[in-house]
Amino acid sequence: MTVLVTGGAGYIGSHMVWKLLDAGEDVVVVDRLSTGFRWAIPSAARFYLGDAADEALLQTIFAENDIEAIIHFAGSSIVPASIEDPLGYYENNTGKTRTLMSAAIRAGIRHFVFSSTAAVYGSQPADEPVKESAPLLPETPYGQSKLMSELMLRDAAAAYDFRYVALRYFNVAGADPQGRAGQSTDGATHLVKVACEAALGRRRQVEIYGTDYPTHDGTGVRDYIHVSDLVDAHLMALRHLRSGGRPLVANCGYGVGYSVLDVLNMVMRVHGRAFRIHMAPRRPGDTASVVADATLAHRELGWTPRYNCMETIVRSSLEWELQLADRSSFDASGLRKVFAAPSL
Ligand SMILES: NC(=O)c1ccc[n+]([C@@H]2O[C@H](COP(=O)([O-])OP(=O)(O)OC[C@H]3O[C@@H](n4cnc5c(N)ncnc54)[C@H](O)[C@@H]3O)[C@@H](O)[C@H]2O)c1
Ligand SMILES: O=c1ccn([C@@H]2O[C@H](COP(=O)(O)OP(=O)(O)O[C@H]3O[C@H](CO)[C@@H](O)[C@H](O)[C@H]3O)[C@@H](O)[C@H]2O)c(=O)[nH]1
Repeated sequence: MTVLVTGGAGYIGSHMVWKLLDAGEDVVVVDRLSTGFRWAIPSAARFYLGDAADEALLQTIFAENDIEAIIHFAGSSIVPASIEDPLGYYENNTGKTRTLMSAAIRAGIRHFVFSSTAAVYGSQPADEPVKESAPLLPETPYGQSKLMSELMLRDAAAAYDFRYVALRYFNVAGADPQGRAGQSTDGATHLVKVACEAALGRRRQVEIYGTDYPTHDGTGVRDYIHVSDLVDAHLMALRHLRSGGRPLVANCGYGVGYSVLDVLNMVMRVHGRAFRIHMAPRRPGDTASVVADATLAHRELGWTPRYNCMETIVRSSLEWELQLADRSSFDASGLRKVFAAPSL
C-alpha cells in the first residue's frame, strides 16, 4: 500500500515525504516543479514529474503503484498573488483538485488528506481563537479556492465511497529538525523566511505591511505552526482514515498569536544581530489577526504538537537558510549548477 503525495517537492510536501518514510510508508510523489525542487524529494520516494491533474499521468501512477491514500499539497499558496491572478488560483487549487478527486474515486482510492487554510475564515473571525464552526467568509480568491475544494470533498464523501480530512493550516514555518528539508522557494513572501533571509544579509530589509491594525502593537498577528508538527497531523489524519474515522475538517495551529514585530524581534534575538525594517502600507488581502482553536485536531486525531515554541521555529528556519546556499547549487532537475545562488 502506497501513499501518493502531490506537491511533494514543495516546502510542506517534502517534510511530509520524509515523515512518511520515517514511519515506514511507501511513498510516490507527483509534482510539476513549479515552485518545488527535484532535490527536495528523498531518493526513497518514487517521483513522477508532471501535473497533479494530468489524467493520463494519474492513470500511469495508479497502474504502476498500489495507491491507497492521497495527500494533496499541490497548489498555489500566496494570498496577495491570488488577488492578481484569481482564475489561475481557482484553476490550480479548485479545478485541479476536482480532477484529482475524480480520478482517485474512479480508481477506488478512498482516503484523501487536503491542504486547506485559515484563509477560509476571512478577515473578521467572530471569536479568537477561531473554531472550525466559525463563519466561512474568505475575502481572497486564495481562501475561496480552498473553501470550494473543501465543499467538493464534503459532497463527494456524501455521495461516494470516499473519506477525507481537510486540515486548515495557520501560518506554517520552520524546518525539519534533522536539517533534511526546509522552505527553499526563491523570492518567498512568508514572514519568517523573509526575516531569516534579512538576518543573514540576503535581503536589504524587511517591510512591515501595516502598522495600524487593531492588534497589541498595530502589526498583523498570526498563529505560526512548525512544519514538523503540521506533517505529524497529516500522519495522524491518515491513521484516522485508515481506522474508519469520519470525514473531518480541522484547524492546525497552536492557539498563540505573534505580531509581525514579535516575529522580527525573535529573529533578531535568536540570530544575535539587528537588520533593517521599513514600515509599509497594508498588503492587499491581509487580515489583522487569525489564531487557531485546534481542539478538534487534538481530540479527533490525537495530535500533540512537539515544537510549539517560536524560538524553536526561528532557530530551525535560520539553520535551514544557512544550509540553503549549498542546496541552491542544485537546479530543479537535481543537477548541480555551476554557479552559487545569488544573494537576494
Ligand atoms: N505555507 C503555508 O503557510 C500554507 C498555509 C496553508 C495552506 N497551505 C497549502 O499547503 C500546500 C503546500 O504549500 P507549500 O507552502 O508547501 O507550497 P510550495 O509552493 O512550496 O509547494 C507546492 C508544491 O506543489 C507543486 N505544484 C503546484 N501546483 C501543482 C500542480 N498543479 N501539479 C503538480 N505539482 C504542483 C509545486 O511545484 C510545489 O512543489 C498548498 O496547497 C498551500 O495552499 C500552505
Ligand atoms: O515581508 C513581509 C511578509 C509578511 N508580512 C506580514 O506577516 C504576516 C504573515 O504573512 P505571510 O507570512 O505572507 O503569510 P499569510 O499571508 O498570513 O499567509 C500564509 O498563511 C496562510 C494561513 O494563515 C496560508 O493560507 C497561506 O498559504 C500562507 O502563505 C502578515 O501580517 C503580513 O502582512 C510582513 O509584514 N512583511
